[in-house]
Amino acid sequence: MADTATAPATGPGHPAPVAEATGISKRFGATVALRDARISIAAGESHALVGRNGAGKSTLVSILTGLQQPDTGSLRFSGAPAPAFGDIDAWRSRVACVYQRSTIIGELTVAENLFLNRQSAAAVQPIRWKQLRLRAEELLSEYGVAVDPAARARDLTVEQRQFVEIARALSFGARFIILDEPTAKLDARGIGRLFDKLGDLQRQGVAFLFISHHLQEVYDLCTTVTVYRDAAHILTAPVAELGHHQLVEAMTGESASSGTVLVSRPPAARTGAEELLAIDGLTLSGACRELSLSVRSGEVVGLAGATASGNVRVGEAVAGLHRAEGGRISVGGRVVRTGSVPSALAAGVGLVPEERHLQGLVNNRSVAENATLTVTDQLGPFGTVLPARTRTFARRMIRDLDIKTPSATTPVSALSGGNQQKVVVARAMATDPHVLVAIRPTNGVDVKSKEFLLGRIRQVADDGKAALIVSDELDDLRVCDRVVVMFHGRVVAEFDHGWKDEHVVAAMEGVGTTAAYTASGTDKHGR
Ligand SMILES: Nc1ncnc2c1ncn2[C@@H]1O[C@H](COP(=O)(O)OP(=O)(O)OP(=O)(O)O)[C@@H](O)[C@H]1O
Repeated sequence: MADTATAPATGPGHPAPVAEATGISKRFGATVALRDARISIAAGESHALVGRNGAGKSTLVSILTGLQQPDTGSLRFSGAPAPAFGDIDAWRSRVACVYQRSTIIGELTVAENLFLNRQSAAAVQPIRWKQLRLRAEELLSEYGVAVDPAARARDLTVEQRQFVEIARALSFGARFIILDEPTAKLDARGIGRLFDKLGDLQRQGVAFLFISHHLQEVYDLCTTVTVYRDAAHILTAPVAELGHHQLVEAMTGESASSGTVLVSRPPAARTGAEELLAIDGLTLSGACRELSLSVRSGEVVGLAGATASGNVRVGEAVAGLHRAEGGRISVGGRVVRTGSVPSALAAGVGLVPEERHLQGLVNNRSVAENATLTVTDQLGPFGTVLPARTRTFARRMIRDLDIKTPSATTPVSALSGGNQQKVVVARAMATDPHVLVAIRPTNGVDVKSKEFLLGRIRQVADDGKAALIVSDELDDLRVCDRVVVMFHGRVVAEFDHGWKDEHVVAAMEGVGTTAAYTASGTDKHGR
């Protein structure tokens, strides 16, 4: 495929790229994370970097931000060589990265976060808090960020935190910002506002490197795209010249099949099937009121909703993470004690949690140990765990879920983000659950692996069990037999197979009511 945008002209009228990396190689032990890779981001450009899980994107980000040194290669910012490794202030004035995981400190105020480590001009001078707050106010209003500088950062929404991080980056003088999967935790409205802000900043000359597994976002936001595959640069091209199929082809190295492969079959008649999950009149403080939902054997049900809908809390409650104020949850006819994880586990609930970093993985343990944490009773007699059995079990999962790892004994922290997510899914499936609750299961997972992972969740139901996918991602919802939509703690719509994207999106946004939709996803007038 033609590499049409690799060498932007420089010289009068063509400023040097804000960032340019050439010949970058990086190894971690036997793993080659980057091989002679390159990227060039023009001033004021919105440039996407895409690739499958483990392609080397995060490694490049850590090199571009001065967190890691490449083994080979050179890096320039606006034509000048990169600062010395470790000169944090110099790096900060050239480039900043907004990660999916916030670097904002929850216990501090917004103002304190903005001026962290630079509160006073000289170390001996006392910090002038009032002045700090005023400067913060100025800074936030300069970048149009409507956040109270005195607010505790932990009280901010994900979106507000990202805006504070962007303002902080710009205040260091950086005119190049890397956004590493910034939309992963935002709902549709949040993404819209983030994109508006990025558009404003771009018009002011700020350049972006945007990393996302949502290819539509690449088309919506970026003008140029670079594809990495297996640690190497594959192409750089104007987004407008690259169709969706060509892009996926470049990422996977395989010729793309037509359309999405995430097809859901028309559901078989399930009315007679056993009810495996029954939620009756569930009330969860601050999340839902008298909510009822039923999932039968053989069914995958989607529980959709925007951030404030309460859908995630409902999913977590099924797995025993929240005590209910009222109502009942039963699994396979057995009442689960709400707020008790052991009770949910014993009833046969498997959970893919939303936050893999907090709830999902033990970082310094191996892939094998993490994948088998929930099934240690199957790995040896009398509570012992036989390492050989653990490894065999894990190897099967690595193969089944296509987890890219050098071996089963590799620490899970050495895996790329998307591959860590697969370990979390593997772990939930290891118990052979009666009801699998998967919260945004494909978060951070590349297009190809997404199909695969959702296929595996579908398989759980096809094997006679049930799955509840809690998500606002349309691709996740497409594999479901039914989609139930929540808005502000209540079920507002239900859609059977064959729903239209715009109907589900409208219901998630709170447009339309229960009465407006029938089970077929059309309104009561058949539209
Ligand atoms: N600290 C590390 N130690 C060992 N291996 C590592 C380390 N960091 C990254 N790797 C390996 O380098 C390769 C590239 O990983 P990287 O995180 O850059 O991929 P990625 O493209 O960002 O993937 P994802 O889309 O899943 O986030 C992977 O095989 C990964 O396992």
